[in-house]
Amino acid sequence: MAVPEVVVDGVVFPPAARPPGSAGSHFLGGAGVRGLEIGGNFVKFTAIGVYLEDAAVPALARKWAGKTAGELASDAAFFRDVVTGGFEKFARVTMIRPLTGEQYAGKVAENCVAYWKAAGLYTDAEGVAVEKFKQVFKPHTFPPGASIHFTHSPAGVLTVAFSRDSSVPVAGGVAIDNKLLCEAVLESIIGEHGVSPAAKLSLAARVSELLTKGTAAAAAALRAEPVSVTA
Ligand SMILES: O=C(/C=C/c1ccc(O)cc1)c1c(O)cc(O)cc1O
Repeated sequence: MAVPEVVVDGVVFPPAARPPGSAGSHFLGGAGVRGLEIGGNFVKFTAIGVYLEDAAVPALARKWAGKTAGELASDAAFFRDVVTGGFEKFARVTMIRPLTGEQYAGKVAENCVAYWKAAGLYTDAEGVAVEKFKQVFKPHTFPPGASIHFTHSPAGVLTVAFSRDSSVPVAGGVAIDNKLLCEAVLESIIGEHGVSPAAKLSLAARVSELLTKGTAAAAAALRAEPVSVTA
C-alpha cells in the first residue's frame, strides 16, 4: 500500500515497516503524539505510529468505504474494527521524553485493566498476562529516541520488542499469548478512550483516503473492463 510517511515532533514514521519476525511489511495507518496535561501545559511524552497489514484495507472497506475522515474519526465502531480486525497490526512507540520501563508499563497496564473492568472482561488470565507485561518492561529504561514495538497478531499474541532508536528489530521480542491483552494495548492507544487522539485522527484521515482510492480504482477497473452479463 503506497502511503506517505508521518513526522510527529521530529520522530519519523516511514510509510512501511516490517514487524520483528514477520514475513511481510505493513503500511503506516496513522501516527500521533501521546501527551499529558501537567500544570496547565500539554507535555508530549511519546510519538506513536500504527501500522496495518495490507489485508486491513479490504477487511475495513466492507463497512467503511465511502466514509469521510470525520465520519471515521467520530465513530468508535471504526476504531473497534481496526483493533479487533482479523489482520496483523504493529505499533511503534518512540520516546520524546525519557521514561522508565516501570513508568511506561504502569500507565499502559492501568489503562488496560480499566478498560477490561469497565467492559466486564477482567479475569485471572488477564491479571497474569498484565503482570507478565509489566515484568517484560521492568529492566528497561527509555531515553528520548528509544522505541517500543508491539506486534498484535490476529490470533491474539502480543509481541513486545525494544530498540535504542527508531529502527525495528529484525527478530526477537517477548510473546504474551492473551487475546484480550493483545487487543487492549492497541485499544488503549486508538480505542474510544485512546491515549493518542492525534493518532486516531491521522488513522481516520489516511484510512478514509485509502478506502476512497480503493473504491475509485475498483470503479475505474470495472469501467475499463465491462463485465459481460448474460441473462
Ligand atoms: O505513551 C504512553 C505512555 C506515556 C507515559 C507518559 C507519562 C508517564 O509517566 C508514563 C507513561 C502510552 C502508550 O504508548 C500506550 C498506551 O496504551 C498507554 C500509554 O499511556
